[in-house]
Amino acid sequence: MMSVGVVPPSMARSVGVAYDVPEGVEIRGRYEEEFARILTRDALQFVAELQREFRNRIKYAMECRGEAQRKYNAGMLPCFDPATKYVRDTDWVCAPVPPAVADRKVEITGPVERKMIINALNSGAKVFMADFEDALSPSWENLMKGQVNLKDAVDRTISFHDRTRNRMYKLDNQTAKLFVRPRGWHLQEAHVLIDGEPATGCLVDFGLYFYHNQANFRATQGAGHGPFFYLPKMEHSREANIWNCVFERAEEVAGIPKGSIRATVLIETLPAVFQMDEILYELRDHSVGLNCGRWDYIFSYVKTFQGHPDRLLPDRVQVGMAQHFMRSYSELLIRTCHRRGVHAMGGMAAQIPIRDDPVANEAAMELVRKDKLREVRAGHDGTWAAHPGLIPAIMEVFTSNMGHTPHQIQTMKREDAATITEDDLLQRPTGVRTMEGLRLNTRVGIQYVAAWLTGTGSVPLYNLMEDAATAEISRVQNWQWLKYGAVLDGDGVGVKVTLDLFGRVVEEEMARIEREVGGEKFRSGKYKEACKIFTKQCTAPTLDNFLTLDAYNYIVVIHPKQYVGSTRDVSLCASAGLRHLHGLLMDEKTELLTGANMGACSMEQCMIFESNNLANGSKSG
Ligand SMILES: CC(=O)SCCNC(=O)CCNC(=O)[C@H](O)C(C)(C)COP(=O)(O)OP(=O)(O)OC[C@H]1O[C@@H](n2cnc3c(N)ncnc32)[C@H](O)[C@@H]1OP(=O)(O)O
Ligand SMILES: O=CC(=O)O
Ligand SMILES: [Mg+2]
Repeated sequence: MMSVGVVPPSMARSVGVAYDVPEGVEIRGRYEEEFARILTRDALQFVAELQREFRNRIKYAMECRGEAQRKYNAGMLPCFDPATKYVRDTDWVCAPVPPAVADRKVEITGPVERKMIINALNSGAKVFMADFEDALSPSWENLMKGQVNLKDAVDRTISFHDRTRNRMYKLDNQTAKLFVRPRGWHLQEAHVLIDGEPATGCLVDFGLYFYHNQANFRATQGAGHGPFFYLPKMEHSREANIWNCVFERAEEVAGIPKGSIRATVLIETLPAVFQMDEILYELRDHSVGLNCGRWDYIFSYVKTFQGHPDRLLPDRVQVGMAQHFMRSYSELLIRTCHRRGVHAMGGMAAQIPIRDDPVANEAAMELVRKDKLREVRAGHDGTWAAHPGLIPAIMEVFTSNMGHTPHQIQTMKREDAATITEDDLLQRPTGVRTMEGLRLNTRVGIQYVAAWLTGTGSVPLYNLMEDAATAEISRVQNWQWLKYGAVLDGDGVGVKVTLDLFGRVVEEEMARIEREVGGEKFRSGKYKEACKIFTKQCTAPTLDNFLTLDAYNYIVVIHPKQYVGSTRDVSLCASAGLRHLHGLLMDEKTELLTGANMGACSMEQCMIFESNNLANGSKSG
């Protein structure tokens, strides 16, 4: 096992029941023996060292995001950076692809939930991306159980007993290669304080997983390489540079060769498409490619252009990969990756199997096949599947078009895509905006947030996979249409989106949700809270950066529950809380903060409210 800077036992402080923590680290999440196997002193020391070394650079990178957004709001368009033209124009390649992950034709994704991890690893996919991000609601329980599950998976001791079906789940001999996706840079981990501040969520996810699994992983799965990661939601190569430095530091601490860790970066923000070469260049020793994170990309298009009323999106269902700006993005990504010697991964088709309707199921499968055929013909080396039931069809499309070659890096250079311009990447999507689009966004957004608040980060809704990225599209599209009074086609009659109209739509869609899920589930679920959160964000005067930043405030559960703070703590608490208590959420927030399940308003919750409000860039500060 890896060992880090030695902390004398006398300096250790036990917080709460029994976590044994190094100096400057506090664990405010519930104690559980199996979590303590993960939250060991040395592992926490490793995370704390990463946090201390990189926190200022992360803060700076987040400020730069804000600065760039202010420029876009003032009318500027994202573009290729003249200062890094030499990176784009010169010939260089990334480190060779590790043989263990040369073939990535189908990658299944899913949250770090125990049964799903086993199913995904056994699914027949080449890779399983275990998700702490879009597919996971990052509650303390989910995160810590996820770390326990991943450790058991890498150790190959993972099993699961489904009592209701009396079915035992275990790993097959042949399993998919494991990639792990930590959270994005913007999310903090409220339950882990380092030097009095919430830790950066992705450093907790990465640090704990790497610390416990790197040696075993490299020996058993990576043939000397690994662990493997997916890196989400970056907007600029300076963020890739931070990841590269994190990897180098981790390799140094573990005493493993530089370049052992490998990562695929999701290109899923509009600014990042202009930085693909630069991102690969920063990570050239650690890269295994880029991936088209199409759902967050669409969300980012709206976010980036939040100040541009001339760029309203058509209905969500119409913004597919056939839109010129989406096709240009995927083709330029393929060209960039292959030029630099790494995989160009395709994205997620949102369709999932429809069990009770064979005709609808076949139609959904046909859409998936079409999407995958476009990807493989364009030159992608592999793609994502949301559900094990899709893997045979997707594998068939890829193998029948690629033969048994592991990838198309050398054979599909896509030099023709070198002519793709800024205009291509920014071309306005075409299509219509409809009342049904507004209704569907609202119905889906509310149900997704309701699931997220109760611990589920990916859900089937209306026969599609919904996760944080797809829900974001629903939210920002409603916001954009409301902000600029978009005119919708309502049965041939133009209807302007106003607060009044939206209020009616929310009411009617809530009634529909209640009918669909049934009264009992509706009352016992978190639909009303979700409705308030979603509605507040859709109607906010300025766009919140992320749906999950505000919603995270509702899933933080601090232990021990009662915090006895100083007068200063109490006044900070009060000011942060008060700033948050406004408009629609007033009653709800009070209730949630004082409710039996949440414990009293703690200092840490207030700090998280405060910092998430700042990170959302709208309300306080
Ligand atoms: C935009 C992006 O970031 S995409 C990446 C992030 N999103 C995801 O990863 C979504 C992953 N997919 C899922 O979470 C699920 O497939 C859902 C929520 C969409 C659908 O879930 P369900 O309706 O519960 O699926 P369903 O009931 O058909 O599941 C059947 C079986 O397949 C399993 N299964 C379904 N999806 C997955 C998956 N992605 N990985 C592993 N197993 C899965 C279920 O556990 C279940 O197993 P069982 O028969 O042993 O009990
Ligand atoms: O993470 C993937 C996406 O599409 O978003
Ligand atoms: Mg995403």
